[in-house]
Amino acid sequence: MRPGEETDEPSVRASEVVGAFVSYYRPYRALLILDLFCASVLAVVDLAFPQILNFFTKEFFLEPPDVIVASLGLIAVLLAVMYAVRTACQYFITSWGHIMGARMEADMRKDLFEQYQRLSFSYYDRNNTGTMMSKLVTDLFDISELAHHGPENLFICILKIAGSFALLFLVNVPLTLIMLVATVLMAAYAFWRNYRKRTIFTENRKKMADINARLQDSLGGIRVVKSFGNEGVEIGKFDESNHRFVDTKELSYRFMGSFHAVNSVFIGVLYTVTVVGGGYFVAQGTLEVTDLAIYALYIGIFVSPVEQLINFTEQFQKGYAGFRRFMEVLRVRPDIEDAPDARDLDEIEREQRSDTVGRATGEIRYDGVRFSYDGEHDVLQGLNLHVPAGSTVALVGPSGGGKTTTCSLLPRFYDVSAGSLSIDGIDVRRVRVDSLRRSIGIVQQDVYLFDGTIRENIAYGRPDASDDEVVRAAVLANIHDFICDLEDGYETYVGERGARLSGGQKQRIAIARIFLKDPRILILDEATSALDNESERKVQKSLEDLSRGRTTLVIAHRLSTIRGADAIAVVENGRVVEFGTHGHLLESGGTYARYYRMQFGE
Ligand SMILES: Nc1ncnc2c1ncn2[C@@H]1O[C@H](COP(=O)(O)OP(=O)(O)OP(=O)(O)O)[C@@H](O)[C@H]1O
Repeated sequence: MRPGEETDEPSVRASEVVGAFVSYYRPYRALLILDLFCASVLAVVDLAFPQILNFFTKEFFLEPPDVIVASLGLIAVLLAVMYAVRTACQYFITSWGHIMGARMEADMRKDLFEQYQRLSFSYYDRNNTGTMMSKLVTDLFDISELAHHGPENLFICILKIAGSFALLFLVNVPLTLIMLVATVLMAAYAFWRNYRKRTIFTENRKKMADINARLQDSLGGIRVVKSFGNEGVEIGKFDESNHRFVDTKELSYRFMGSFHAVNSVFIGVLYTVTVVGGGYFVAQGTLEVTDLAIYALYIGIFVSPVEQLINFTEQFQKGYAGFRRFMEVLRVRPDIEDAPDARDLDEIEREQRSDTVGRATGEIRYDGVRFSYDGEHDVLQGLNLHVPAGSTVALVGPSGGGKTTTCSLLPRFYDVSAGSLSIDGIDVRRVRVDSLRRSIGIVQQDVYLFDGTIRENIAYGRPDASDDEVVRAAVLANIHDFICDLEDGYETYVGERGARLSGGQKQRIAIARIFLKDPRILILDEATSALDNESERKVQKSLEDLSRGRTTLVIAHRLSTIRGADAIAVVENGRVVEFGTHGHLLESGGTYARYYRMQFGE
């Protein structure tokens, strides 16, 4: 999967996009109604002014001068009140209208983030995190503008265009019919070009996502980049994405330029028709000069919403492109979901065995398990494995044999394609995913620490843990003394991904996390293979403490670390080909014995 490429998102119909978009207004109905009310006040005031002028020029200013002067004060007050109301409405639209848009954008961002948290591993296998972040941040940016300005602009425009057309008809019918034809042509052109605009904006989004993906990839792997001295290579790759983005941006600006140019020709035509046609009708004696002046004022009022409408189509296409991409992600159904009748693991076990109070034993059984990542090639080919409750079974075997995959099926990161996988006799697919994952603790070689304090990172194992419990977990993981020696103790910042700590220290913090979580089942995935002897000894001790009394699956390449396991399973080509204790397997002289001799040179 290349950065920026997208895969398995279902396409969404236009009506669904609009329907979903409208649904985000639901919590803000009152704000929207007020916004539209203010917009209509604005439109009415703008339309009223030429009418008022019409009244003054044709009637009021023909009154005797002393009557006019005596009324000017009142007129000033009335006009001031009218414009004060307009200003208040404008203020509401600008402030609260934007606030409504921002809140809707926040709601959408929350929904998208929640969906990202729900999506299964398989989605993350196929999609780039940079692209996903781009959707969360950049794509939703224009949506806020559309959410706010969309209905209000549309409303003001329709009101103003309809109102000014009605008033134009009142002034002169033939001239207005010519205007109508010009306007219809203009609208037809705008709609015709719209589709092209949408594809250009979608392309812009994709290229932006591509840049984010590159950025994420390059900065995330900055240590590797620097260790290879490959800064130049990364800059080259980034430049490529950056140029591709600018190319599509340029295309969109060129397109917008020509689009606006054609529209300004149309507007020029409207004014020309007003002057030439109006002049003709004045000469014919069918139009008064003052009416022509009022007519020109209405054309001004009419042209501004038409321009606004054109800008709106642009805003709409940008927002639509972003919202559509957003919807496509929301429509992805996670591969792993709770079955309708799924239940809590503890709860089922309590019912099944009345003698087991709360805590179950954690026996694991793989029965003829088959699994494939891509639906074509089976990585596991009928794997059978039994791990008695409380025992430790080590998985060994050649690289790519399927050890990690075997372990990933237990917490349902993926589901088996055939066969069954059960804990204490209960198929994991009948268990609620959160309760299943609460029962399993995983320590991997590549520890992920969050950018926060040591205390926060340990407490991640159980967010409601007290400070005392965090300290107890650190003591059990043999990391407490080290933490106490630090200047800021448990409040020490670990840096991004724990960059300020050594591999062994990170590993023991991860182990403390699991002590706090206190799961009944453990998966140790080559947890010590990246450490030097001294760190390995300390971590190994912590791991032994951790696995005491818990059912444990260990993946290890260094066979020295698993000699004490209750049993060893050799996994090859997606099957368990040998199973037994260390001594038993050595005696039988099979694959394990060969590995062992290779590693220890015996
Ligand atoms: N997320 C994935 N998507 C597609 N294929 C995968 C994925 N993870 C692993 N594989 C493939 O599945 C096979 C088994 O991999 P797995 O990681 O389970 O082996 P392993 O025995 O743990 O190997 P190692 O000892 O090298 O870690 C490999 O051929 C690998 O390429």
